[in-house]
Amino acid sequence: MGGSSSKVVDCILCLKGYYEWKQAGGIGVWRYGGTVKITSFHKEESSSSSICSENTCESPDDYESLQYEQLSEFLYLSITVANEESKAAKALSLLFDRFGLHILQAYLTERNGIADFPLNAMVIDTVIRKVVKDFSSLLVSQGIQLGLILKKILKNMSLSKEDFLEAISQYLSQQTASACGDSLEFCFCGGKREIIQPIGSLTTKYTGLMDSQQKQIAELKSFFQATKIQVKKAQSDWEKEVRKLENHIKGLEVASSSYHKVLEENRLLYNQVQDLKGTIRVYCRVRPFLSGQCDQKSTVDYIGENGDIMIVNPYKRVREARRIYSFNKVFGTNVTQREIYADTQSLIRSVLDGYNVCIFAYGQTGSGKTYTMSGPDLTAEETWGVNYRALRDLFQISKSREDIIEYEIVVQMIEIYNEQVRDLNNSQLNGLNVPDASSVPVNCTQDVLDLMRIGQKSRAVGATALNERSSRSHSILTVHVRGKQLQCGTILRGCLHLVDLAGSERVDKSEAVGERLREAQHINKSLSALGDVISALAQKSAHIPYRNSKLTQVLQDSLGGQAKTLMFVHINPEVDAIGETISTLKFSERVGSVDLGVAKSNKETTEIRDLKEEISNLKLSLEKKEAELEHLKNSNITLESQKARAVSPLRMPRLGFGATASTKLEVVQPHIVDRSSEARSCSSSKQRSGNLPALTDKETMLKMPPIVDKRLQSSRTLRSPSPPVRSLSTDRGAFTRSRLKPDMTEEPIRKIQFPARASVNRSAVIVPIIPSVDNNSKGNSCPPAPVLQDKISDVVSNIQRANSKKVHPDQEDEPLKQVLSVRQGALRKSKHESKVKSKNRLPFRVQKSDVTSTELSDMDVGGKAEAPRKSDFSDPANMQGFVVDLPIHSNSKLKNLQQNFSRSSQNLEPRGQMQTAESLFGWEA
Ligand SMILES: Nc1ncnc2c1ncn2[C@@H]1O[C@H](COP(=O)(O)OP(=O)(O)OP(=O)(O)O)[C@@H](O)[C@H]1O
Repeated sequence: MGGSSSKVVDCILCLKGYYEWKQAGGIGVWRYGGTVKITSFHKEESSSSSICSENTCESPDDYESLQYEQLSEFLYLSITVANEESKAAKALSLLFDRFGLHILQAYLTERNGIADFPLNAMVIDTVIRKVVKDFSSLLVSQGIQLGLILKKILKNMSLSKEDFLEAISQYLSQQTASACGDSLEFCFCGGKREIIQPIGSLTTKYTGLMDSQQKQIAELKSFFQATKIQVKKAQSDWEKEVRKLENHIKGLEVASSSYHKVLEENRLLYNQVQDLKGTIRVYCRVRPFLSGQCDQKSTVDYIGENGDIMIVNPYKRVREARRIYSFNKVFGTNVTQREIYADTQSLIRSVLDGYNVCIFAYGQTGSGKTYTMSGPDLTAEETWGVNYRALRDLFQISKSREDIIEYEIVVQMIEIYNEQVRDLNNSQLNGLNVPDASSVPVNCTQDVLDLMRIGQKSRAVGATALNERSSRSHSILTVHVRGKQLQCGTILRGCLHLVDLAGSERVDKSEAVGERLREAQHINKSLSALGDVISALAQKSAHIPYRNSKLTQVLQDSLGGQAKTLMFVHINPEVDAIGETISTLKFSERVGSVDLGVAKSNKETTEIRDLKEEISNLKLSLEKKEAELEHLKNSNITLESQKARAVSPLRMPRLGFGATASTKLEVVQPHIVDRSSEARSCSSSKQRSGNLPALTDKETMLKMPPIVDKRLQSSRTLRSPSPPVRSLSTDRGAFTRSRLKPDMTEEPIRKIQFPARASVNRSAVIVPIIPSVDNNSKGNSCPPAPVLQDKISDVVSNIQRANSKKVHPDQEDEPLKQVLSVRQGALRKSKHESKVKSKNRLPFRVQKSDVTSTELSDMDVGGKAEAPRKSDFSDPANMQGFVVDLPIHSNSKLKNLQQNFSRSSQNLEPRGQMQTAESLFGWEA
């Protein structure tokens, strides 16, 4: 270390000497007494001057390395010294600052003769690396030194390490704060260093800043508090509002539930009003576009909730293009099968309550009738149509009532194809013109489904340009329900017709030819007949043309009777179909305006049944008594007066059917009774009741031989309440029931004695058979006529009392109504008729009791009426064994006949002139 110190001192002295020499303006080589010689930095001397060691330098390179070593050593020693003593270190650093580079530069200038030392990257890098290295080691050693010093200080001051650290941290935080102030100042002055204020002013500024910030913070705090209060207030307000809303919602809920109740009530009331008015309910359904037609324009512009539908006709001018049609309900394209059926449910319940219901689908071909009635897929329950749903409900409701009512349900499926009725449930019968369709008893929905499957398969369908599976027939599914109330024995008879009409079509559009064309013509004809019926009903015409087609005959009970009727009208939204759409809607609106009259329940209590029985017994007694009285009267009439009268077909030989027309005739009370009207209690058509005079109970005193009455009774029990299928085959509607009474002022009519074997065909008109009057009748124990009449009146009033639920005034008369059954259709061109014509044609239609049902159905039911001819009665033998059926026509003379008969029937003891057949039928003229 001693050697080193002397070297350091040497070095310093050398450098000092060189400095002073230089200050004194020394030129050339400065020599120091030691080993170092330094050349002057002047240019002119640089070539000759050099630093060399006198004893060590052999070559310039050696000299250079020696110089460098010496310098390095010098620097190193200086630093080392500085390490040891701070004074020395200070001196060294000063030396380095002041002279380091200069020395280096001087050396290099001397070496290369360059005045300005090129401080290139390499040189600087070398120097800096060296310096960094040296300073690092210096810092390390200083750190060690500092540690030692601190230890000493801590020892001397007896300070704990923690206190010391705290003091240090305080100091550091102070320093940091001032540094922050600096940086803040720097920030405020936009980074311009020159604006930075001295620390004192910085502190004031900082304090001001702090103050303002604190102010801001305070403001913010107060604002926050205010906001907090506001929020709290808003919150409580909200809570209040929420509570209010809750109450309001609760109120709304109550209101909405009561609104729904009211709606439901309204619906019920509406239905009741409909029932009371007896209008046909019309629901309209719009078919959606089929796949591949989605981008087409629809003719349906708007569907209202109140049953309005607006149709736009693109072929008309804007002003006239739109028209609204109103129905009970309109279903849009996205309505499900379930929704379609929902409103129909109440009608199904009615069937089980003894009402007649008819639901039918109408619309042009391809508009979705079959879709609505049957549904597209039988296997998927959600797509089931009205038919299946109705029957399912029918069974469900009947099951739910099984403790109180025992139901029997039978189903018939027929179709009207080309004006022929076909039984769809019995294909063995060639499917043609089956007069009495098979009635199949069913116990559950599955039975019906099976039956329907058979029916669907048998149904006539064909492909047309408008519908690839077009129904070519009207299909009618009829469900007969008979319920017996277990407790009281009351019988309920209901009947449900589910009709899927064939669609109307324009043959040019459907491109029908051949068989298809013939079908289309039949379909269109029957639909136009339906249109005529509807229009006659809407206008309340006296004559309703039911007989113009089989379809209208089938629907007669539903359209004209007191049934509940619902029509689903279908429309196709395509622009192409606008013509058909409009005509369909117009027709349907008219249907909706038809009043059918109050629907009647077919209810028959045991009391009523007993009373009816009593009535019929009394009637029989009365008839006997009447015959007796007449016989007595007849005995007073002279033969001359009888001869003076023209031979009348009504004056039939008394002695049997072998006699000629000139044979003695009996006075007859021509009460021709149709008891079958009683049996068909379920539907009394408007037309019938409308055309005939209303009968009072007293007017309905009947003369009926026991055999007839018995048969009638049996037929009554056999018949279903309103089988339209049968009505078709049996020509039910063909007869107008009436009761003819002879004029009181005229002489009693002579009675024709009809054979006692006259039998009753349930479809034929009842024979006016009058029991023969002989002496034996005198011994009859029957009470006198006035007594019987009184008794009957009593019974009638009993019935009225018993029937406390008066539905319709007609109903009271119903059991007593004995009307003369007359033929409206008259004598026809049928085979059967030509046979009759070929013989001596009878003025009254004669039907054999054993006429086959096929023959009956063959009888034409339309056409014009003909008045009977006198000659028809020329051979009374023709009447033997037949049931007589009077053809009454629109002919006014026949009206007279009715009136006359009606008058005479009021008087049990005929007075005045005897009414002859000539006068009755107008043959006298
Ligand atoms: N509401 C509906 N939703 C979806 N498709 C329907 C709807 N209504 C009808 N269709 C479809 O339209 C086509 C014709 O329907 P549908 O056979 O029921 O008509 P239609 O009126 O009975 O015809 P037609 O009188 O010729 O027998 C069928 O392919 C049917 O699936």
